[in-house]
Parts: sequence; C-alpha cells; structure tokens
Amino acid sequence: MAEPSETRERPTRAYVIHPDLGNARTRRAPELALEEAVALAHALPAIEVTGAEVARLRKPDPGMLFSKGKREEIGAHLQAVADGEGAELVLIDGPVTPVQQRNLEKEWGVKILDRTGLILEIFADRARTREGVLQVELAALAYQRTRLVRAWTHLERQRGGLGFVGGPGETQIEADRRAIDEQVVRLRRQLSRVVKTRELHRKARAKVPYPIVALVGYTNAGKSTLFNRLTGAEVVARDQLFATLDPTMRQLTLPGERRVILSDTVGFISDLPHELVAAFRATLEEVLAADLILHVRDISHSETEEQAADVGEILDSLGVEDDVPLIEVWNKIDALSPDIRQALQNTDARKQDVQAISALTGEGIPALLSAIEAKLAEALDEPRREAERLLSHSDGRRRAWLHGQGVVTSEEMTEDGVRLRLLWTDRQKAAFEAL
Ligand SMILES: Nc1nc2c(ncn2[C@@H]2O[C@H](COP(=O)(O)OP(=O)(O)OP(=O)(O)O)[C@@H](O)[C@H]2O)c(=O)[nH]1
Ligand SMILES: [Mg+2]
Repeated sequence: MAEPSETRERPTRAYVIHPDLGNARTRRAPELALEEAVALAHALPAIEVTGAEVARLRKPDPGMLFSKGKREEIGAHLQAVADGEGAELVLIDGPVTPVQQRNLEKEWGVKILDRTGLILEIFADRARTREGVLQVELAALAYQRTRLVRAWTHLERQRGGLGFVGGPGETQIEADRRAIDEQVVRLRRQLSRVVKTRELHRKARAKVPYPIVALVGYTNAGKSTLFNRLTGAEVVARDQLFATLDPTMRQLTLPGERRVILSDTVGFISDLPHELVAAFRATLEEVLAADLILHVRDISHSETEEQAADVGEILDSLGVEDDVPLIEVWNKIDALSPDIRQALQNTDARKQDVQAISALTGEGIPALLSAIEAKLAEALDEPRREAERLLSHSDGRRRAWLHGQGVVTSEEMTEDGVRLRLLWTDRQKAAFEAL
C-alpha cells in the first residue's frame, strides 16, 4: 500500500533553458532573462525547478534547435537531475517550432513548453472570471492554430512537395484547423456577449462622471500592492509573475475630494505573446479609456529601463495615444540602497510626471495622490485662476502641499512669510482651504 504522502500529487520537475541567440536586438542580459524565465516557471502551480541554464546558440538548428553536443550535455543533465526517474518538463524561454519541439521531446523523453506556451499555461491557471477564461482559451487556440499550420508546411516539405493533396497528414490537419476555427467563432461570440455586459456597466459608470485611473506596468512591479494601499482593497499581491489577471476596480476619493475609479490590471512582460495581447484587448480597453495612466515601475529592478520600454511598446500596440496623461510611479524605493536612492531623489525623481514611492511602506503616497489630482484637473480642463497666498515661514506643510499640486508659479520670501503666486482650480483652492 502506498503511503498517503506518496499518493499526493508531487510537483512537476522542470528544467529551464534560456536560449541566448547573442543578437543585439534583445536589450537584456541573458542571465537576467533566465532569472525571469525561472520566475515564470514558478508562477505555474506545483512546479519544482531542478535547474536552469543559459544555452548559447550561435546558429539555431532548424530541426533540433540545439547542436548535437549541447543536446547531449543537456540530456545528460536532465538524467542527473531527474535521479533516474526521467525529467518531466523542459521550459525553453523562447520560440520553439513544432518540429523542434517534437524532436527534442523524443530525444530527451520530456514534455517541452516554449515561452508562449508557458505564459498561456499561467494565464489559464489564473483566469477566474468568465471573460478571463474565454480570453485565454481564445489565445490558446490562436497559438495552437499557428503551430498546426507550421507543422503542416513542414510535412509538405518532407514529402518533397509530392502527393500531399489528400494525404493523411493534410486531411487530419485541415480537419483540426477547421475544428479550431469553429471553436474560435463560438468563443468570440460568447466573449462579445460578456464584453457587451461590461460595456453596459461602463456606460452606467460613465453616468457617474468619475474619471478612470488605470494602473499599468510590468508584472511584479507592485500594481496590486499600490491598488490595495490606495483603496484598502485586498487584491492578491505576491512575489509571483502574473498574480493578477482579471481587472479590478474600486472607487477612491482623493484628498481634494475628487472621486475616481482606480483599476488594477494584468501585468505586462517582454515578448508577451501577441495572441494574448489580442485576446486581452477587451480587458485592456479599460486602460484605453482611462483618463489617467499610472505606469508603475519596479525602480529597484536592475532592468527597470528595459521593462519600462517593453511596457511603452505594449501600450503603443494597444493603441494608447501619446497624449493620454501619464504619471510614472517609481515603486519600491525602500528596496534601493541609500546612495542610489539619494541620487535618484536628487535628479530623476524631480522630473515632471515622476513620483517615487514605496507601496509597501507608504512613503511618497501623499505626493502621488496630489500629483494624480493635479494631473486630472489639468487633463479634464478645469478652469484655473490666479491667486496669491501668504504663508508663515513655519507653514511648511501647506507650502509643500501647494508645490505637490504643481500650482505655484512663483514665490517670494518676505518678512511676514512666503508670498506665493498660484494658478489653481476651484477644487484645489477648496482642498487647500480645508487643509
Ligand atoms: N520592497 C518592496 N516590495 C514591494 C513594493 N511594492 C510591491 N512589492 C512586492 O512586489 C511583489 C509584487 O507585487 P504585486 O503588487 O503583486 O505586483 P503586480 O504589479 O500587481 O504584479 P502582477 O499582478 O503579477 O502583474 C510582492 O511581493 C510585493 O510585496 C514596494 O514598494 N517595496
Ligand atoms: Mg497584480
């Protein structure tokens, strides 16, 4: 009789490979890319990563991806880590053709997932709402379909282009493709019904004219942590890639009494499968419709610039216009070393439309809220009036508030205090008066 512990599902042992093509097109260091691939693997349920490596690939082999030597080396390694049980899963962090996949699976005796397949698996695991499930299914089908097409072209070539018409492979693949197409049509129809319902909700919300503020950013940047801190919600936030999949919205009242709807969304990642971007369009439409975008960045990450560039590209591909007001939120400043943090506060964080914060400790949150308010006032084109106020020298708090709102046009030290010339909206004036 097996012990209960043995019958319990044991984790799948996975080996992670990042193929380094050594081309200048990729912005990233291969070691960091490997780290991210391992984090992606951990985002799957019940996975045990037994090892990981960067495999340099001077010239990818069309049929086998890796050279013979490399394959043997990895194969031996898989045996070793598997302890004679046979490795179960190899995650290859890049595109793998269906032919390469089949050949490698045979040679190594494992199941192989490429980057797109892996991300699809994670999304499938996370999807909770009807819309999310449908979107992931749609993306998975689109992915499967391209793989069928490519496998088919290959078969055709193998037979020297002869006699493939009516051949067994062709009919089967044609039938599979048709089945997929039919399924896609069915899913699209279901999805459009769900989306319509959501649009009705959005229209209902539009009657209550609260502006929408959307959080976007690389996965694991801290969007949900910030969302929770601002709204008191309890959205799952954890050190795991793609912790959030389904969009969440909450009402939030800013210090100047303005109410907004804050929305938390799915994170982005480099080389996000385009099938997924397409499938998630409807969800991300909240972002497209936003009055203000908060681009949350993990400023403590060594590739924060690359991540920001990826997010920018994805926003572009979604059709987010350049003129949508945007604030960059530099998150996780608590995780920076004191020197770097100082340097950052002296220079970059002074840039316009940048707010340095820690969603974890709450540092910088009041200034962020003021900036959101000011930006919205500007974006929604509220009339601004000139005004003048004299603050006592000791009233640093109210002076800082005014600067945070970006309404100070000039200030002058006098004997009685600081004389400030202001350009502000009625709302900002009222908020100031209430301080
Ligand atoms: N040190 C530090 N860690 C933070 C901060 N904000 C978030 N984190 C951590 O970063 C990890 C990811 O946070 P999430 O809020 O889940 O990130 P997310 O952007 O919602 O991620 P996805 O939903 O996966 O796209 C968690 O472990 C958080 O505790 C911060 O200001 N400082
Ligand atoms: Mg999240």
